[in-house]
Amino acid sequence: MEDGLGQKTAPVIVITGTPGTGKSTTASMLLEASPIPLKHLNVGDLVKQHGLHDGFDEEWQSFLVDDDKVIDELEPLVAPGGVLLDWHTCGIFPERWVDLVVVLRCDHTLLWERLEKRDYPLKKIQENNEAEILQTVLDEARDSYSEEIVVELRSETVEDMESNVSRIVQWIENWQRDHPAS
Ligand SMILES: Nc1ncnc2c1ncn2[C@@H]1O[C@H](COP(=O)(O)OP(=O)(O)O)[C@@H](O)[C@H]1O
Repeated sequence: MEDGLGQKTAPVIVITGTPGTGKSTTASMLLEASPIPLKHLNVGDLVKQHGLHDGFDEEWQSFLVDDDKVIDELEPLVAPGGVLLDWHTCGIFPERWVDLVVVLRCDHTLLWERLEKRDYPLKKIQENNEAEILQTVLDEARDSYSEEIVVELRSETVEDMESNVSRIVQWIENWQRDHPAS
């Protein structure tokens, strides 16, 4: 969505966090609750569907992502605004794209249980569990964007998820108020 001057009329929100912290579930709830239509881009799915990688690592059961291909694919989708970017990493998204970065956090024991249910290999569960303990994604977000746009939110219970969605909706309403259509 752009106005006639090429200005965004809706924000770009990144929802990130260690796998299993609740990004996709929160994103689905947010799409329903948002006061403006948002396009949900699950970047992991796009990597698979559009071959934005250099193959599959059997040992880690994950794709070897080609960052340049991801950026080229996303650029035209993100430029108009009104986008929710959902990925377990965020540092590759250029600062100019992003209006808000939501980092979901979860107790590491709970995270372990969630990932076990996904049948991840043990070393992948361990790697993600350690990343959550070391707050790797939060640090990446803080290193990549100005602190005012990075928000850390706990996502352990359904109540957490509902309150997180409400907070993001409130943020979108404020963004709209601060960016009136010209
Ligand atoms: N805040 C929460 N409360 C209860 N269950 C949650 C919460 N966040 C995530 N889950 C559950 O954890 C699992 C992983 O969530 P998902 O949204 O797929 O995570 P991600 O997209 O970050 O990998 C799902 O079964 C989801 O229902």
